[in-house]
Amino acid sequence: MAEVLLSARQLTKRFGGLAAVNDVTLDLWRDRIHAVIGPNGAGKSTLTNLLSGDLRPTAGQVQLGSRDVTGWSPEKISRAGLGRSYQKTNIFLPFTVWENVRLAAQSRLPQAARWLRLAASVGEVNTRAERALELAGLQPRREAIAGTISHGEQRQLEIAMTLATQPQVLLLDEPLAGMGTVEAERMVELLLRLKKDHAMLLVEHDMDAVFALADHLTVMVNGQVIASGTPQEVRADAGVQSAYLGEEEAHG
Ligand SMILES: Nc1ncnc2c1ncn2[C@@H]1O[C@H](COP(=O)(O)OP(=O)(O)OP(=O)(O)O)[C@@H](O)[C@H]1O
Repeated sequence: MAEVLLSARQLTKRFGGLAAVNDVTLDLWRDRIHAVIGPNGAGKSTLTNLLSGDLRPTAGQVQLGSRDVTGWSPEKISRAGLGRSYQKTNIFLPFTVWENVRLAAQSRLPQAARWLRLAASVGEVNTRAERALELAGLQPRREAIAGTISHGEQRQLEIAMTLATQPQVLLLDEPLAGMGTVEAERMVELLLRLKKDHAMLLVEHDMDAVFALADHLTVMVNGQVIASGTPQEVRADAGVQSAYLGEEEAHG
């Protein structure tokens, strides 16, 4: 039985009269990628924001490991083991790749204890940053200025920065956005490597990547889950075909 590292129960987020996320229940399991797909406006980003604490749910619960983290701040949820990459980049462009990853590794220390623990924790922070750099395949680029590396490498760097906080659960929002074929293939390989020991939520529009990566697939339309299962089950679902996949294919 796969281990559930994050579970969301009956999550709802209303903006005025609009239920952007409507009664969504899902689990993220260790060593598995759970992809969430759906047309523009389906509620995928809102769902990610609810899981990371960037938005408070109108109703429902989020459990991370054994803790109920509903209503916690993003910083507290991050320290509890959830890492997320943002569509909007958090990279400091004038700094080197290594400096960015190291700063991210440091950010995990609680604010109040930071100065006290600084001296003792330098070694620990460096080790964490080294490991994240290696996992993300960025060691050869460690001294490069972040603003000068390719778009694909910047997305790798964002993931390295997320990994530097040592999350057990990873939320990745469109990690392949804007990538060419070669960069996208490299990112797919990276995500497959990261699957080990992590539970991953992947929001992605690139259907080839989704079907190459996902162990479990959830389809959202208008804030609601219309199907959830293995990629094969979802692909065969008539409702999904007419609501989403068929429409994609029809538009090429
Ligand atoms: N802060 C907000 N205030 C009001 N409405 C919002 C807000 N954020 C999102 N929405 C609305 O909620 C719905 C879901 O939006 P969301 O961005 O979560 O969809 P999405 O599936 O991530 O779309 P995309 O694939 O385009 O990123 C949309 O109708 C959107 O306009």
